[in-house]
Amino acid sequence: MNAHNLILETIAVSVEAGLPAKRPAQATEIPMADHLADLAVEALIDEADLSPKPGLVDRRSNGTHPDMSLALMHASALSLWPCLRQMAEAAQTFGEISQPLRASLGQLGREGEAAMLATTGGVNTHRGAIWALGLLVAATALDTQADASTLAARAGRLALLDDPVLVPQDSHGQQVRRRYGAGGAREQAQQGFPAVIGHGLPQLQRSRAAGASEQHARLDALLAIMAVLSDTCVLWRSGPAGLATVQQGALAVLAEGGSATLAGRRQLRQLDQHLLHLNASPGGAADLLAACLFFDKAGSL
Ligand SMILES: CC(C)(COP(=O)(O)OP(=O)(O)OC[C@H]1O[C@@H](n2cnc3c(N)ncnc32)[C@H](O)[C@@H]1O)[C@@H](O)C(=O)NCCC(=O)NCCS
Ligand SMILES: Nc1ncnc2c1ncn2[C@@H]1O[C@H](COP(=O)(O)OP(=O)(O)OP(=O)(O)O)[C@@H](O)[C@H]1O
Repeated sequence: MNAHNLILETIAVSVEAGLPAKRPAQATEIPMADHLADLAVEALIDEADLSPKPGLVDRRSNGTHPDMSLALMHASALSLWPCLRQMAEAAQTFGEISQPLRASLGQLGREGEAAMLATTGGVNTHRGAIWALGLLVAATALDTQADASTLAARAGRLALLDDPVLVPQDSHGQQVRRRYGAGGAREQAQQGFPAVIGHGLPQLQRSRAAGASEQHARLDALLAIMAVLSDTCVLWRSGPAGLATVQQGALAVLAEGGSATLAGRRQLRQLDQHLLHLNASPGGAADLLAACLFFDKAGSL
């Protein structure tokens, strides 16, 4: 039995015995870096499992991604655990936002991408997620008591530092930035994840408070992010018209009361059909939902 199962079992036994479900002593024995990597991987798996997500890989289908499957997303998420733990450890070692920490994260991020590609046979399942969650895991390891917006701002300061050995790549994001002047994953991080802090997390909390189920609250958080994000995945595949469809479609679901209402679900089905037709996938928003779920889980550290 691993440490996590032991903790869960101990909590379950306390609850059954009518005792307060206090965290047992073993909880403190899990190194913080391991725990943060656990939370980040759990956030990635929760994001992949969440259904029905428009255009994305989920429990129903592979959406607009013929080269992916839910099993591949799970395998990819699990392959990132060592990289995420090392990112947290690097932050603990350097102890502050600094150029050496940024350089170390860049190196670990590239190794994480290589591990992902080796696991998926070359499919880009989580490039944006490694970036966002890597920065957030490192920011959290520097001070686990900080609130979400402080953590996001700290991650933003890390993202603003130059990676000394970054080889400029002509990525889809770069090409879209040149063509449309859109900010992508780098800018979102540098600004302190405004789509998550200003939209995803507040929507998650609002929908829960309104009585939505956890799945509906998470879908609403994804939609709130989609409604404001300049997602370079969408722009790459379907241009500004596709991005407008994504943003307006997401807003339309929320305007009907979100995914927990019948009218909202109708809009969501329509949006999914439009995205399949356009071959557009909100992959950047999916990464940021994982970031949102990481904040939510790390909030109880
Ligand atoms: C900054 C990154 C994401 C590269 O960005 P770029 O836009 O050039 O790449 P690419 O087109 O491959 O897109 C990356 C992914 O980001 C996601 N994304 C797209 N748009 C957005 C957005 N507006 N906001 C957030 N994420 C987005 C998507 O999943 C997309 O696939 C990053 O991969 C990188 O620089 N890696 C180098 C290694 C490194 O420094 N790692 C640090 C780890 S903390
Ligand atoms: N559930 C999900 N389904 C699909 N993509 C996701 C999901 N979760 C996150 N993503 C993100 O979407 C990105 C993949 O999108 P996409 O396949 O459009 O990127 P690409 O490899 O740059 O380009 P393309 O496939 O358009 O040629 C990944 O970086 C990943 O982080």
